[in-house]
Amino acid sequence: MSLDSLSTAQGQINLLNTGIFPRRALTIAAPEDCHVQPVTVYLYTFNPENLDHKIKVDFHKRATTEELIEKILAQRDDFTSTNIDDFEIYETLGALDGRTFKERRLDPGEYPVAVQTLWPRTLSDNSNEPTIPKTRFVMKTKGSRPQGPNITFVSTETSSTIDSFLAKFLTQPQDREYADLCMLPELTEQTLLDNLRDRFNSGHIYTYIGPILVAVNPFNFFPIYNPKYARLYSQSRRLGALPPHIFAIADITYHNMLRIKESQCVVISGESGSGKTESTNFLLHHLTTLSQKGSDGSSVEQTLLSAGPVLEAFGNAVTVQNNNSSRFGKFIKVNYRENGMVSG
Ligand SMILES: Nc1ncnc2c1ncn2[C@@H]1O[C@H](COP(=O)(O)OP(=O)(O)OP(=O)(O)O)[C@@H](O)[C@H]1O
Repeated sequence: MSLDSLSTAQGQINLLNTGIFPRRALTIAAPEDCHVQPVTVYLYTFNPENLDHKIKVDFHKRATTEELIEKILAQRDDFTSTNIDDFEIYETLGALDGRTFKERRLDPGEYPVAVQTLWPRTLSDNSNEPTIPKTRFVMKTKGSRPQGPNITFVSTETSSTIDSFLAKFLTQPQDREYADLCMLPELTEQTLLDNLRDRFNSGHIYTYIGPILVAVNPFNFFPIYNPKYARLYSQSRRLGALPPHIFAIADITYHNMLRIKESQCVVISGESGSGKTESTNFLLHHLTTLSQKGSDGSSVEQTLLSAGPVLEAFGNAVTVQNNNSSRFGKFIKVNYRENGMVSG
């Protein structure tokens, strides 16, 4: 099995198209119940001993925080006269000292299931014992302050650029902007460009056209390639389940290859300076992350990632369009073993 990436320097506009063309299946369609996951929410404060304040619900991946509050209120008799606007849900993180907690208020439009997939897994020495997660959701009445001696709460709402960027990334507006251009109610060149511009202005550089990914070069660093995103996308098996991203293309290509046991091909094209080389690097990075599956990675994978800069040293030059312009086309072939590890 192999995965080919073909890079060509063609195109009229400053966009980059990355398409996946699996031979038998476009996507791995997951059954509907795969989109539902258990979500545990503690009421008012985290208290694992008070089982009455621990609520477990089966919740859809694309359902929002607001809907989670609504579901919890509907489940409890003691909340019959309350309003969903009176409550908010926090993502609460335990710190190493066991007493200090950080908390971040979930945006009403945020997807709690997507948020909890980013939490580190808690391992128990004794598999019979239920594990208590260090990160959890707590639902509180608006304006209430955390209680309890020796416990400090620190708001992380503005403290982490990466987390707030991720929160914004996961809650891309679906009414004004279309993450997939195929969903545009009216498809003309103007509506297409307007949609891409609006998305770009809100910081969303990637957009789908069905199974094709369009990337608009931001010429600016966006913190959307860190391990949190890699983890998030490596758990999604369907294109479109998460906002458009180059990692989604890598992920679906890799899993299609493993599933149907046939070579896959990714074609990356665009005009000079549109971001083909950068996208190829992100794609290879995510592919190697997927094949490493938690190990340190074989030397083959390290060699693969290090080959780019060496080739660029020989074959790149400064041009009017691009300070680091590839003066050659690229054909990269990655061979995999049956178990999904890179073999060469
Ligand atoms: N996703 C991205 N995020 C941030 N900056 C980017 C991204 N993609 C590209 N860039 C910026 O754009 C510059 C040009 O990108 P790149 O070299 O990948 O273009 P290219 O399409 O390969 O060009 P050429 O065909 O001339 O080789 C990069 O040096 C980088 O600064």
